[in-house]
Order: sequence, then structure tokens, then C-alpha cells
Amino acid sequence: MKLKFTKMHGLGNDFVVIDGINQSPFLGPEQLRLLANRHFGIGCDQILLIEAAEGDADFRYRIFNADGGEVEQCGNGARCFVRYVHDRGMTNKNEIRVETHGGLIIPRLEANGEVTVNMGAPKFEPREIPFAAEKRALTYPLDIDGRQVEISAVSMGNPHAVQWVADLDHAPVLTEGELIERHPCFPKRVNAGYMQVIDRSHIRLRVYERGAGETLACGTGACAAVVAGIQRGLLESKVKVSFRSGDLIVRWEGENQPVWMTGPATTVFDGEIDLKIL
Ligand SMILES: N[C@H](CCC[C@H](N)C(=O)O)C(=O)O
Repeated sequence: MKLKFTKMHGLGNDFVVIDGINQSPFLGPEQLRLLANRHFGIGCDQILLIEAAEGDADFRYRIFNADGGEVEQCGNGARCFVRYVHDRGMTNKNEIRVETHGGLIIPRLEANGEVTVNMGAPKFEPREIPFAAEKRALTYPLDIDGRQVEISAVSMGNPHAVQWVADLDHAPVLTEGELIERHPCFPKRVNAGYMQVIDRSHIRLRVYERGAGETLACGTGACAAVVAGIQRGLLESKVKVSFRSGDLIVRWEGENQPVWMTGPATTVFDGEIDLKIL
């Protein structure tokens, strides 16, 4: 069986996008891992599967990390999603309502080709992250191999542990990031963000993503970092988040308010793959 796909990316966080409405692929974790494999498959950080909505939303959107695990939310993917369904005539709306495991999101195509997404309100209660802590706090100490780091724990539908660092280029993202990702305090593992504050409306960010390793950009990671920075009094309500591959704009007006993220969405190529090889 041939499977049609589209390769897309949001600031280099790359995706294999599959129309699961006009195709009905069964993709188990092993096949997903192979699709994502950069040597034996197509290669991507996440696989995005488009499905018909169950409720009154326009679509449903399922997200699978390169390790084959299904997750709750993907910010860069949400921008690519709306570009995909719009460019393929699957909707004539510029703003769509999308069901995800992590809640409803509302991406909107802007006239300048960028995409703005209402990512919903962040959550902070330990049981909502989930994170093993007695009660909610601004920051938490985390023991990493005998060294203690200070993290903020935020859910954007998916879990994030955000640290403030003074020198992002020399932060231990690749070594310590993996230890945080798998820290026993995060029963569903976690995305590990490293934020350097440039000024009150600009941060630089690197993210060691759950199930994918360090990616070039992370949309929900940008949202979680800005929320954590605002809560810690380090940032204004509108922040430029700079990755090595480009910038996102993130806005948050405070507790119980949605986080807004704006950035690009790029289509690279269409292809098809014979599922027999997976
Ligand atoms: N690795 C994430 C999912 C992808 C998020 C990221 N690519 C984004 O743009 O938000 C997780 O396991 O929660």
C-alpha cells in the first residue's frame, strides 16, 4: 500500500504530515519510528496525522514523536497543519478549530503567510503536568545526577521543564536534557527547555524534546518558556523567542489566559512511500 505524505517544517522542526481522512493507514509505533528515521525512512521530528473531528471542531490532529509515542500537543505542527489543510482545499477557512489530545487549539492563517495559533491556557498544577510535587510552586529543585537545577514546570497540553541559563550556547542541553526528559519526577517524561533572557521582550531558547531529542525549534516549548519567564517576573507579555533557525512571537496576558504563538509554516515536498518497506 502506498502512503501519500507531505514533508513540512516550522523553523526546522520537521514533520511528516499524513492525510488520515482520505487515506486510512494503520501505523503502529514501529512503523512510525521507521517513517521518522532519517536513514531508513523519510525522517522527521514528529508525524502529524489529520483526522475528522469527533466533536464540533473542524479537524482532529494526532501527533507522534520520532520514537513512535503519541503526544498531546505540537505548536510548530499546528502552524503546518493549518497551512496543509488550507493549501489542499480541505477547508476554505483561514481560522480552524482543531481537537488534539491536549485540548482545542485554533490556528489562523495570516495575510502575510505566517500562522497565529491560540494554544489554549497553560496549566501549572503538578497533577496536570504531570509532575511529582506536593503542591504548585514557581520553581522546583530537580536533582540531576547529583547536581541540583531549578526548573519551572508548565503544561501546554504537553509537559515542559524550563530552566533559565546565562549562556545558552554552552548549556548542557544534549547531556542534561536527556536526563531531565527521563527524570522519574515526570511520569510521562518531559520536554526540557533552556532559556536565556536577552531582555524583557526577547529570549533565546533551546529544547531537548521528549521523544525526539534536541530539535531546531519547539513551539509549545516557546510558549512554556515565555509563560515561565513572565511568571518569574523576567518578561513582558509579548516576547520574541529566538531559536538558531528563526523566531516565534509568543504572547500571554496571565493566569487562565490563552497563549498566542505566531510564526512560519513551510511545505518542502509531497511524496509517497510503500508501507511494505516499513
Ligand atoms: N516532543 C513534544 C511534541 C512536539 C512538540 C514540538 N515539536 C512543538 O513544536 O511544540 C512532546 O513530546 O510533548
